[in-house]
Amino acid sequence: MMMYVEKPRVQEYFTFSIAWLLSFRASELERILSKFGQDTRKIERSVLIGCSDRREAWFALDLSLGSLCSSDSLQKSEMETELQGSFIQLRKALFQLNEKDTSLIFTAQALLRWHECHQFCGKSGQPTQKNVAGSKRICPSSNMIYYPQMSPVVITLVSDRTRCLLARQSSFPKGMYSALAGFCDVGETLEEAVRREVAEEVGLEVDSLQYSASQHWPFPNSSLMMACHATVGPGQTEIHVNSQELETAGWFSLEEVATALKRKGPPSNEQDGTIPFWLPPKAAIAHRLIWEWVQKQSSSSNLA
Ligand SMILES: NC(=O)c1ccc[n+]([C@@H]2O[C@H](COP(=O)([O-])OP(=O)(O)OC[C@H]3O[C@@H](n4cnc5c(N)ncnc54)[C@H](O)[C@@H]3O)[C@@H](O)[C@H]2O)c1
Ligand SMILES: [Mg+2]
Repeated sequence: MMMYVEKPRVQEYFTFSIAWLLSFRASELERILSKFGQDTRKIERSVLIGCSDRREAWFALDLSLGSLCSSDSLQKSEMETELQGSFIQLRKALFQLNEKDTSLIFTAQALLRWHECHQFCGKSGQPTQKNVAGSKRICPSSNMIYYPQMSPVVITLVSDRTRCLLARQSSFPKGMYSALAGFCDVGETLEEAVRREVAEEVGLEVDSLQYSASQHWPFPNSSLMMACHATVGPGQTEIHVNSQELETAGWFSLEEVATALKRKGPPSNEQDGTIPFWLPPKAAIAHRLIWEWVQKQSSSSNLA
């Protein structure tokens, strides 16, 4: 993916599951597209993702390097040389990016993916057209207007007041644990979704819950993550892991979680080949929930 702008012109550049954050002026971008045999009119497919402090608009454009990365690694390395950068998996890049760049990349990934999947009108079956900013698509035939969608998702850190509950899905990187997450059903409130997801995934009944913060998350599609802390009642801590949703879940002490929070990214294997458990990067709202819990527990244990 990549981007261009109105005035002055600046671009950012990405690929799909691979991110490469660079800025270019439009003329430079045209030169690069031509050099790599791509149609320069592609620039019109770019989407507005933000602007700089100097009020330069930033657009993202999909370079469609997905196929290039698998079938033409030579061209990929040539492009890396040309642009003096390197490709990195977007999820891996989360360990290196600052907050501002993460937000730009998340917006770009979500918007570009949405446009790619909404090329046709669901009513008329005719092609839809993107507006210049990329904030909507219009069907000239039915006059339907389509706006980028986000799915509401709840993410909950459950505590029994001394320990917190962390879980992993089989798709997570080895050793990584996170808070419980789940898509909201149509018609549900945030509170209902939290209670249902916690009951469905680990068989626990939420006693009380408190909203913390929200985050836009572009994987696998655009979601609005709403993060909450929840507690379970005393003696209501027996976990029944739903093996269709989770690989495992368990209660972790303050000491264990505080130690894991200090690990920056996937740790290396222990001598016996096991991986110490680790937590999502700062860019993920799960990290914030866990950090908040550690702060709260630490201050209450200091007071005791
Ligand atoms: N940012 C973070 O810190 C963080 C942490 C954990 C999970 N997440 C995200 O939360 C999201 C939800 O977590 P989950 O996978 O446990 O959800 P989940 O427990 O609801 O289970 C996923 C399943 O829900 C179904 N589903 C229902 N509505 C859906 C929709 N709108 N889009 C996609 N699938 C839908 C699908 O069958 C899917 O396989 C994931 O996208 C994940 O990437 C983010
Ligand atoms: Mg889930």
